[in-house]
Amino acid sequence: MPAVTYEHIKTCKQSGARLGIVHTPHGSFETPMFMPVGTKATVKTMSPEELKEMEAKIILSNTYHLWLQPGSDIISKVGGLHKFMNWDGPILTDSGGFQVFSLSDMRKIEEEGVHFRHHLNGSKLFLSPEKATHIQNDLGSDIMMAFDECPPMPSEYEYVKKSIERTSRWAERCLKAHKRPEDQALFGIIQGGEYNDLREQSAKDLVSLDFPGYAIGGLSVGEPKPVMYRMVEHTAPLMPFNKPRYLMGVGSPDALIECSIRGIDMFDCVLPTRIARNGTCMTSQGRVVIKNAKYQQDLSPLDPECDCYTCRNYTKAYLRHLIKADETFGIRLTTYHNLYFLLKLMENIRQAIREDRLLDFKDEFFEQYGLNVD
Ligand SMILES: CNc1nc2c(CC[C@H]3O[C@@H](OC)[C@H](O)[C@@H]3O)c3nc(N)[nH]c(=O)c3cc2[nH]1
Ligand SMILES: [Zn+2]
Repeated sequence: MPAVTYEHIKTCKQSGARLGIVHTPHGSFETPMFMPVGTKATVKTMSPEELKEMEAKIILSNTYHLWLQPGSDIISKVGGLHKFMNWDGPILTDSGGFQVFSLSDMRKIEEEGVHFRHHLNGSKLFLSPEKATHIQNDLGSDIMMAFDECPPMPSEYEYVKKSIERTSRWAERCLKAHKRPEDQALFGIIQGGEYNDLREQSAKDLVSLDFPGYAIGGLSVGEPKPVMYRMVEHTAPLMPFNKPRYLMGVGSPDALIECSIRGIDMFDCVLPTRIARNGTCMTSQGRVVIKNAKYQQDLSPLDPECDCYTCRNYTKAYLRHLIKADETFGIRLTTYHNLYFLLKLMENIRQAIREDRLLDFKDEFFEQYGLNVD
């Protein structure tokens, strides 16, 4: 029995989106689901209790960052990431592939792996499929990601072709290096840029390796949304129906709806936590930039339609004050609300699938949220 399994519940008759349940050693969660990002073993400023309170089910952490600091050996010695961060629900760790290509320059990609410099102190580092897999074994995450190359968008066809062929070889090496497949599920990552035939090749290679779940990588890296949607639309049907489908790095409310419609089950994105830190909030009336002077004496809640802790207890005027005064409590309140907003959006998407009306829900949401959907 694989460590992680997907249970299909139903397909929305109106949109083709699917409702499911992902079962992991640390609990199950309904899909489509948003996963708050806790790159360095914390979802910034949130406690595990607050994440549970807002009904977050699974969170992300990151191999690259935890390997560098505090070191995956330290985390392994204290009993793994769940104990270390006091989170007893499912954890997904990314493989570090993305960070190597996005955070550090001076890198050299070879068949064996990637040589690069520490993004802070410049020291020489090397990550291979085996190393990235063993780090995640040390962390003890429920879902581990294969070590991959995420090429920039756009990239030349020939470059992407060579890259996906190497990423497929790396994926096989990760499977061979994986120490505990009965406890931790290793997901393959489908690449291929914006080229349909390379997406098909990558999917075919990885599906033949029989991973317990799959991600679509190489997207949400600056390409226009219509390109992202087109690639998801082309790639999702290539992924096994009875295994989880995870779209990496997505996303904004509109993208979560659009890609749920296109058959995606799992999403992660730093957006809600990142924009919260400068006081930008996602609300049912669209984006609210709380520092705006017009909120100086506004005693209404951040979002009148939201019943989260922030919206039930504080005013826009107070939030604006805290953010402008650089008070930590301010970004805690905006972070709490943004995560709650996306988690509630996913529950509304799941409910719309149950009622076979996700396309109607999409129209209603865009109508109310406004077109500044980013
Ligand atoms: C934002 N757009 C985006 N994120 C992406 C990530 C996760 C970033 C990881 O890095 C951190 O977020 C920036 C989090 O820890 C996250 O898990 C990806 N990871 C891998 N391994 N391969 C990809 O092709 C990939 C593509 C992405 N596109
Ligand atoms: Zn709220």
